[in-house]
Amino acid sequence: MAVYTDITEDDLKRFLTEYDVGELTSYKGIAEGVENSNFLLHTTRDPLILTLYEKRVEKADLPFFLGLMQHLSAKGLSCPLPLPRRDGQLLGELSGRPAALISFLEGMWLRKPEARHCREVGRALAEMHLAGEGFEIVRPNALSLEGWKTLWAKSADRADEVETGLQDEVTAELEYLEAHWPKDLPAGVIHADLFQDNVFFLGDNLSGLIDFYFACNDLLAYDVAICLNAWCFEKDGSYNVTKGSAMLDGYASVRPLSPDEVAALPVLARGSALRFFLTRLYDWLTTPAGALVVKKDPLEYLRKLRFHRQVRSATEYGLSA
Ligand SMILES: Nc1ncnc2c1ncn2[C@@H]1O[C@H](COP(=O)(O)OP(=O)(O)O)[C@@H](O)[C@H]1O
Ligand SMILES: N[C@@H](CCOP(=O)(O)O)C(=O)O
Repeated sequence: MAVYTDITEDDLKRFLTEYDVGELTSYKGIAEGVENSNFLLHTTRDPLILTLYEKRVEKADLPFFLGLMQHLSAKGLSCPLPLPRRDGQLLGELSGRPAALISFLEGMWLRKPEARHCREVGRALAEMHLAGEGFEIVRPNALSLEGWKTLWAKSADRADEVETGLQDEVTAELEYLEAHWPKDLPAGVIHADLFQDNVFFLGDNLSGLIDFYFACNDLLAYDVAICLNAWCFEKDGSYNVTKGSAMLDGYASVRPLSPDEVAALPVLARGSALRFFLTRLYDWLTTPAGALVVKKDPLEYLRKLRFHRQVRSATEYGLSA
């Protein structure tokens, strides 16, 4: 459960007087998510999501995230829209945290996605990449090579508590990635966390994307690699090439990957697996026992990383020749 900051009804009602959203009829904390505190609000008008921004979100980045949702929505992408207050600001404060109201997106995330859903996700990711063009605020990826090194420095000493030999393995992986990370691929706005819980479906139809709080400017193909990691492995750790193929075909139907992007996929997939391993490892080692959040398993991403290490070309991900 991710409600790190609690709110009182009185404070919430006071917060809502700044908006033209009708009267509050009920609210509850949302038992999903990892990063921020989210509440579902019912009002005499539309349902809304209230987000209180927590530890990993820098307040200075909020204009990027909220502005991006406005930009993508204006370009026709289905995603939540931040609601302006009566004074035009998108951001307020509640219980001592920066807070925003965003529109409620209909749909559910899929617990057991199939290849046809992966195709839709690939297509939506490419649509997002195109829709991001022209967004004027820039946010470098805080969780790329430099960010990984900073995170690793905070966990390395204790990594072998999680699995013996981890400290040496991850140190070597970081050195490899630093030496081989591609630099000249097409870049733009990426989602950077398009996992299953951030894609909503109504039946088999993708209804929208949520959770843009890791979005940033980076290599577009890196976002594809993140999705291959998040969507195309089975619970037993095996890579599902049918799902990978559907994901890559869906993406290419909107934005074909260049030969250089294709060639870079294995190293991008290694980097992406390491990125989620590192944040999960840090949380695993630092989240206090009893905290109201479900900790995610870092070793799941270590296993994915080991898979990518032995991939020789993107055809192994299911890319059609
Ligand atoms: N705009 C929205 N519309 C509908 N549900 C939402 C919306 N935003 C968040 N949620 C719900 O809140 C949950 C957590 O949101 P998310 O943005 O993923 O949180 P976090 O950033 O903390 O991981 C989602 O899984 C979803 O159930
Ligand atoms: N997707 C990340 C964790 C971030 O969670 P989200 O709820 O913001 O998607 C992971 O799986 O490690």
